[in-house]
Amino acid sequence: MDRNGPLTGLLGGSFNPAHGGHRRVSLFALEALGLDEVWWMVSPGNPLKPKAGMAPLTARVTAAKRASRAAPIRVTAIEQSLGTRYTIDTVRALKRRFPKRRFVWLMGADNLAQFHLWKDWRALARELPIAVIARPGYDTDALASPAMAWLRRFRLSAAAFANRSEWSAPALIELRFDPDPRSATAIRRADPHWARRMDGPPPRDEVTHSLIHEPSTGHAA
Ligand SMILES: Nc1ncnc2c1ncn2[C@@H]1O[C@H](COP(=O)(O)OP(=O)(O)OP(=O)(O)O)[C@@H](O)[C@H]1O
Ligand SMILES: O=C(O)c1ccc[n+]([C@@H]2O[C@H](COP(=O)([O-])O)[C@@H](O)[C@H]2O)c1
Repeated sequence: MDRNGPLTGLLGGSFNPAHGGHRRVSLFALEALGLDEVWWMVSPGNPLKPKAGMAPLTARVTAAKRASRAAPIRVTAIEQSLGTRYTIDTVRALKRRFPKRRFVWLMGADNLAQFHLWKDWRALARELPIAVIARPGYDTDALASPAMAWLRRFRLSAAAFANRSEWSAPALIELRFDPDPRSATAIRRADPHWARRMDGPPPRDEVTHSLIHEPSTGHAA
C-alpha cells in the first residue's frame, strides 16, 4: 500500500450518542498513527445490534458533530448514501469513491472481541490496516478472541506504522494508552432522552460536502 494520499482513520459506530471517549481515542489514534484526519462514520444500523433503543440517525449525527467540534474529525453518515451496512462493503465502496485516500480501520477492543462475527472479516482485514484501542473490561476477551488468533501474526507497532511510507494489510496495531471508561450505554442510562435535545434540520454530511469544496485535482479527495 503506497502512502501517497491523506491518511484517514475510520471510526465506525452507532454513536448512540457520541461521547468524550470517542473523541479522546480518535485524537490519540491520530497522533499515534500519524493520521491526517479521522472520520466518524455514524452507522444507520450495526448489523449485530438490535434496533430497539437506537436513536434516529439525524440525532446521532448531530450529537457526534457536537462531540467532535474543533477537532480534525469529520462526521458522516456516508453508509446511508452508499447503501452499505456491512463494513467490508463500506470499505470497498470508500476505496472506490476516494481512490487517493488511504484508510485505517479504528475500533475499540470490544469490537475486536466480536470481530470474527463480522461479514467476511478476514477479507476486511486484507482491505486495510486495523488499529485496536484498549478499552476497560474488554482487553482480555479481545486477546482471547478467534479474530486475534488469526490477526496476531500481522501485529505491527504504532511507531512502525507511522514511520512507514508503505505498508500492507493485514496489519494489526494495538494502541495502548490510559484506557477511557466512557460508554454510550452509561450515557443512555443516565440520560435516556438525550436524543430529544437534538432537534433541527438534518445536518449536512461533512464528507460528501468536502468532496464538493475541497480544493483538489478534480478527483474525489
Ligand atoms: N471508551 C472507549 N475506549 C475505546 N474505544 C471506544 C470507547 N468508546 C467507544 N469506542 C469505540 O468506538 C467505536 C464506536 O463505539 P460506539 O458508538 O458503539 O460507542 P459505545 O460507547 O461502545 O456504545 P455502546 O455502549 O452503546 O455499545 C467502537 O469501535 C468502540 O469500540
Ligand atoms: O460488517 C459487519 O458485519 C459488522 C458487524 C458489527 C459491527 N460492524 C461495524 O462496527 C462499527 C462499530 O459498531 P458499534 O455499533 O459497536 O459502534 C460500526 O461501523 C458497525 O457498522 C460491522
